[in-house]
Amino acid sequence: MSTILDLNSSVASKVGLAVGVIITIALASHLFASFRLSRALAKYPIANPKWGPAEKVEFTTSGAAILQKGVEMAKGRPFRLNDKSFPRLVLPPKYIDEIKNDKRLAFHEFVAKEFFSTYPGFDAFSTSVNQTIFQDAVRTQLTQALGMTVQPIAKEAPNTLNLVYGPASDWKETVLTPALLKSVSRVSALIFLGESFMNNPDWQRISVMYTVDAFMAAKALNNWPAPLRPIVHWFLPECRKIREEVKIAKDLVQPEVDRRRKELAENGGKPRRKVLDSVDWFSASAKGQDFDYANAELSLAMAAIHTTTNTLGFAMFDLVENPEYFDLLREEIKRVFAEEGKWEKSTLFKLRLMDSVLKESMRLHPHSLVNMPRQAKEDITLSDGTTIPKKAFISMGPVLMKDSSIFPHADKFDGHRFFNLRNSPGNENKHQFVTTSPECNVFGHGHHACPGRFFASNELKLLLVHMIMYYDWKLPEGQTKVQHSKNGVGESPNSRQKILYKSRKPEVDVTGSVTKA
Ligand code: HEM
Repeated sequence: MSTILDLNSSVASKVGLAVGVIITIALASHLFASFRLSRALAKYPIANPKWGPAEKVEFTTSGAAILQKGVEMAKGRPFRLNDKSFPRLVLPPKYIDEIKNDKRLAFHEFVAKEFFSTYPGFDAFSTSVNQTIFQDAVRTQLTQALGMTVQPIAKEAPNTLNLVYGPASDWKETVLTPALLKSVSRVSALIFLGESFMNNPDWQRISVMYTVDAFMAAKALNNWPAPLRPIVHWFLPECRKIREEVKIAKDLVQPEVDRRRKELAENGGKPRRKVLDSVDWFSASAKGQDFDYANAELSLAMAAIHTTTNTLGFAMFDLVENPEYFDLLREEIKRVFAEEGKWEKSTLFKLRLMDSVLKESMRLHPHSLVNMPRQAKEDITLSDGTTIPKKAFISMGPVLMKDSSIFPHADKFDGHRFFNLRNSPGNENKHQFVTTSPECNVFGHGHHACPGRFFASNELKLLLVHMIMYYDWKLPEGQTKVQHSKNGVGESPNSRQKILYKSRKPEVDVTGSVTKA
C-alpha cells in the first residue's frame, strides 16, 4: 500500500515539476518578447509617455492634440501613442501604399487584443479573429447578392421611416442618432436575417446594444492591471452584461438556423427561398467547417450597424448645416428616378451628387484620426529602412482627409467636391463613395478595406432618398452648427443633437411609379 502511495506522490511531484517548468518557460518567453518589443520601439518618440487614470481621461478629450504633438515630435517618422490598453506605433500616411497589402501585418490580431477576444462575452470578436467565414461571407456572398438587396430595402424604407418618424403635418422634434440607429438596424436585419428578425424587438435591441456594451466592457477591463483581467472579467457588471447578450443572441439565432436546416433537408437540399441571407452566406463560406452562427451574426451587426448609422448621422447633420443641398439632391433623385422608374443598383449609381455628398461628409468626419490598425507578425523593414518590430501594434495617421494641400478648404463642407473631381477626364471611378485611397480611407485601404462598403453605400442612399423626399429637416431655431462628440482620436455624430422634421409631398413617388406633375 505504502509503495503505491509513494509511487503516486512521486508521479504527482514529477508532473508538478513539469507543469512548473512549462509555466516558467512560457512566462519567461512572454517577458522576453515584451522586453524585446519595448526595446525595439524605444527609438521612436512617444506622444504621451504617462498613461495613468488621469492621462486616460485627458486622452478622451484631447486625443487630437496629443496625436498632433506626436506628429511634431516625430517629424515625418513613426511615433508611439498610448491609446486604450496598449501603445501603438503610428505610421505616417506616406507608408499606406507600402503596407496596405502586406500579409505580415495582421488586422484581426489587433482587434482580438483590443477587445479581449479570448474572454467569454467578447465572442463576436473571436469569430472575426479565428475564422475567415465572416469576412468571406461579406466579401463574396453579400457582394454577389448585392443587386438583390436593393429592392427589398427600397420597399422597406418608407415603412421603417413611418415607424420611426411617422406623419408630421407641422415641425416635430426628435433626437436624430437614435432614430437613425433604429432605421439602419431594421433595414440591415431585413437583409441579413429576414423580416421576422427585423420585427423582433429582442434582436433589434441586441444587434444594436451588443456593440456599445462590448466597447464599454473592453473599457472597463482596460482599467484593470493586465494580470488581474483573467479573474476580474468574471465579476465586472459590464462583462456580465455582454455574456448575457451573447446568450440571448444564441437563443434567437440558433433555432432559426435549425429551422432553415430542417427546411433545406425536407426540400432535398434546395433552399425554398429565392433570396438568400446571412445564414446562407455564412454556411456557404464555412464550406463545412464548424462555427457559431450567433457569433457570426453579432460580428455582422457590429461591423454594419453603428458604422452605417454614424455615416448617415454625419451626412444628415452636414445637410441641415448646408440646407441648399436638400433641393439639389431632390432634383437629382427626381431626374434619375424618372429615367429609371425603379430602384436598381444602376439607379443608385446615377445618384452622383448624393454619392459626392456622402463621401464629402465622410471626408470631413473620418470617424477616427488614425486607422488601418494592424499587428506585425514578424520583424518588418520598410523600403526607407524604417523598422516595425514583431508583435508591434501599428496604425496609420493622422488621416489625410483634412489636409488642405490635398483637399482645398478641407475644413469646409463642399457637397460637389467629389462630383466635380469625377467629372474630370480619367477620374470617373476614382472618387466614388466606395473607392478607397491613401487620401480617403475611412473604409480602410488595401487587403482589409471594408468589404461591406458597397452594401453600406446602397443602404445609405436608399434611406437618404426616402428621408429627404418625404420630409423637410432643419436644426432647432437659432442653431447653425452641430458640435460632434470627440472621444480620443475618434469622432461620432452628436448623440443628443435634436433635429426638426416635417412631412412633405415628394415630387416623385419613389416608392413606386413616377408622379406626373
Ligand atoms: C459606412 C459604413 C461602414 C464603415 C465606415 C466601415 C468601416 C470599416 C473599416 C474602417 C474597416 C477596417 C478596414 C481596415 O482596417 O483596412 C472595416 C472592415 C470590415 N467591415 Fe466595414 N464599414 C462599414 C460598413 C460595413 C458593413 C455594412 C459591413 C457588412 C455588411 C461591413 C463589414 C466589414 C467587414 C467584414 C470588415 C473586415 C474586413 C477584413 O477583415 O478584411 N462593414 N469596415
